[in-house]
Amino acid sequence: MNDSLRGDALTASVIDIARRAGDAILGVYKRDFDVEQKADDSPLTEADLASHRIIVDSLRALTPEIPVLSEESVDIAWETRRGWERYWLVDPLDGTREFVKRNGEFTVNIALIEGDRSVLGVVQTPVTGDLYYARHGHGAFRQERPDEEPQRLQTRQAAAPLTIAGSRSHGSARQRELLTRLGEHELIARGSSLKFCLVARGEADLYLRAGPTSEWDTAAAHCVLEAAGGDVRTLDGEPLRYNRKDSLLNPEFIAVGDADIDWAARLAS
Ligand SMILES: Nc1ncnc2c1ncn2[C@@H]1O[C@H](COP(=O)(O)O)[C@@H](OP(=O)(O)O)[C@H]1O
Ligand SMILES: [Mg+2]
Repeated sequence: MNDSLRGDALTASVIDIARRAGDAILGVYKRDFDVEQKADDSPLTEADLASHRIIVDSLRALTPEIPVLSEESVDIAWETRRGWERYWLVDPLDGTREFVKRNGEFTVNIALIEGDRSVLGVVQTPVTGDLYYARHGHGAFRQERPDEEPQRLQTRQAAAPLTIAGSRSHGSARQRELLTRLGEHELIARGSSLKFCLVARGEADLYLRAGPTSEWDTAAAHCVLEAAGGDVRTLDGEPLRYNRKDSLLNPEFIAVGDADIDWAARLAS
């Protein structure tokens, strides 16, 4: 990567790519579209594929030496991936179920992973234009519309009753049981990585995920939340990390705004 593509210039280029992908998604959203079921029974639309193509082609042109792993092109052997020091990790359309339901709660997610950590993240919401971005060590920002000044994000200190973000389409009895251990709380249901963004901007205290997600579902928003002062940990209290194993599934995790509290211990009690 040459120096002009480090830091802010790189982030600006990725933001532009995410916006173009979001526009392509909107083009499909506004008309009729077919929905296929993938082998794992999750939905796939033309919008996922259009966004995937724009992002992968654009990232390859921007940084030809950095490999790209996208939800829609995951057939890269672990033997290859394990040697990557840096790669783009992409979910071209996170929240495809919400896209199909036409409730607006879906995002474009692009992350840069270095080692096993997400060091640059961009999350774009096609329907509203709301955009979140961060670089590790350089703060997290929200730009509600492209012509507005970005606002720096800061998580909040947790206080009872907690506000907890959870999946709109993937709840579980186990998740509800775990949440009762955190005491009195209000639940906000949201599709996609927007749950992390609610925590990053201090409107929710945490997002608990008891149930499967993949590494591309979390990487971009993980960077945003960390740079806003938050943290993402497994339910054993270990930091959530990337590219450490053959399987691309994440362990269950808790994404929090207030990193001074031992949330894993509270969940275990
Ligand atoms: N059984 C399962 N296995 C793996 N990932 C799953 C899953 N059920 C849901 N997910 C993930 O959860 C994401 C949706 O999360 P949420 O319910 O919070 O909106 C999906 O993203 P995609 O829409 O990108 O496929 C999918 O990756
Ligand atoms: Mg996803």
